[in-house]
Amino acid sequence: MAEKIKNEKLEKREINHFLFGLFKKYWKRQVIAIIFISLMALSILIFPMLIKYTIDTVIPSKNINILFRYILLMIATLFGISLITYFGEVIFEFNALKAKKDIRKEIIIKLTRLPYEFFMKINSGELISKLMSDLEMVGVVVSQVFPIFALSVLQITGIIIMLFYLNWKLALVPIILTTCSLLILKLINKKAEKLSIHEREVFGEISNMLIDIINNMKTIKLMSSNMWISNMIDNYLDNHYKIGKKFTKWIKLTGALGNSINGMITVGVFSYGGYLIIKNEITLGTLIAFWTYIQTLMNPLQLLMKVNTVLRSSWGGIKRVVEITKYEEENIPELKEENNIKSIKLENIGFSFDNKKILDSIELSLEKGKITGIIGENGAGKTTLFNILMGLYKANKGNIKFNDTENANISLLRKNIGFVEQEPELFKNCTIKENILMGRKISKEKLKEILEVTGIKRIASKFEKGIDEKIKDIKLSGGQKQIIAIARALIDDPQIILLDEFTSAMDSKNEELIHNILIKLKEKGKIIGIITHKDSTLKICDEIYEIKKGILLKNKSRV
Ligand SMILES: Nc1ncnc2c1ncn2[C@@H]1O[C@H](COP(=O)(O)OP(=O)(O)OP(=O)(O)O)[C@@H](O)[C@H]1O
Repeated sequence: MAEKIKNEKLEKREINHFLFGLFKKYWKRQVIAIIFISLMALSILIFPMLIKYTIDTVIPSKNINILFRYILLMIATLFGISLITYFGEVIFEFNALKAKKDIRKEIIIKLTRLPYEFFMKINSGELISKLMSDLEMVGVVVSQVFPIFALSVLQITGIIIMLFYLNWKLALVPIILTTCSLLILKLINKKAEKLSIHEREVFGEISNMLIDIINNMKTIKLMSSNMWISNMIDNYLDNHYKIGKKFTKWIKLTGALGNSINGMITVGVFSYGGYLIIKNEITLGTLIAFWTYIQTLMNPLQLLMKVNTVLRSSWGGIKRVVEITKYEEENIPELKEENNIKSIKLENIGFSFDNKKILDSIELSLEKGKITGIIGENGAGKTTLFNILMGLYKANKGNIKFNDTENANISLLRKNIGFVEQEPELFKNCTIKENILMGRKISKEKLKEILEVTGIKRIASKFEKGIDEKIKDIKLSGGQKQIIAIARALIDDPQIILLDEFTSAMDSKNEELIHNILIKLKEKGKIIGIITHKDSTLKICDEIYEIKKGILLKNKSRV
């Protein structure tokens, strides 16, 4: 229990630190906003004093001219307050838009710097909900919580000073009532905060399900599984609905509490204020000014409650964004060029997923001018082995070596390895060409050569804009996507090429074309590793290894 409270406190401190960091980051903009906030806070203090002066001095003087001048002054004050409020709010909103844009960019870039294992622990649905809705929450906090909190605190302080200035005894009435209500509010918040975190988690699960449903639409239709889906989603939605109802009950309590404080304070002030007038301790002007201040006080108090609601309901989202910002980035060492890689060796490599041993004591040497095939049943650990080779997974033990001696670091591995995965993902908003280059600059001749050799030229000729066609505007088959991924892997002319079931979706003509490319690359002295289940692909391998029960053994029978 003590540990849990300690963790919660630590978490709260981290989130506050993150939010304060955002405030500090935009300090110049915030200073301008604070100037406007101060003006807004000050401006509302003038009006009740004008009322007091009108009632106590101007009206009893029975001079129409002075009264008229005071009315004009009050109208001008109201107009000034509206103008300052307008500019203040525009500045807050501009600050928030800028902050939201920057946070989105920062988080997206941060994601690309996280270790690959992070993405293994999380699934895309959760990540999408993280990126989109949670960042929106952070934006809301920047746009509403910071400025409203600062404005409310300033206004409340100013009003309390004025209340004490008018009559200290009468000032105690609203202060005691408000303090009691705030204590009750604190208890309500605790409950609402917990429910908010739970609601976000369930919402994430629903997003994941929706993605699964859309991805599996074909299977759902063919298996007539609509009812199964409907029942399954019903459970999640029911749960979300129940949490939503509970959350609403608690959060709406804060609003109801706000209204009842308002009523209680009005009754208290007029009863005690009336008594003080009867006793000749204050004037009618003072009571009206006092009451106007109290009315003005309601505004920042209700705003503070709104801030509280916003903060509570966005707490879960902000917490998840903070988790991403806290996640340790991948350590990418400086790249030492290595131009003549003759071999890449795995020595005594062991790897586990959540304490489940996947690979053990792996010894493997991929060599220059050789195609090495890796086979093994589904789930044997073939892709895991390649992920270790590419520095995407960190082995629990053992070494990866270049040329027998050099210890290979991540930079060296990634610079020299071209990889093609089983089901390559393409950037749908980018063109075929952009998907191949992925930001690299190469000569026109080199690009032309790759397009011709891999057969992409033939594929692209069927589209109106050729390789400048966006992926989302065309329908590519699985095999065509694999060919684009092969071109992408070869574009940097890597010394090592790893392919994970790269021909699984290809027709025999394309498969033969790619086999021939690989044979040519091998003859040029490239190091090639292939994961495959296909006999036709195994035929081009010089050596074949098999993973069985986590151990890698040479398979002599299939070469
Ligand atoms: N993110 C993960 N978390 C936990 N376990 C995982 C994860 N990814 C893979 N595994 C487990 O690791 C084992 C090896 O998986 P891997 O993908 O390397 O197998 P594979 O030999 O490539 O299989 P296939 O031929 O089906 O592609 C499997 O038992 C799998 O369940």
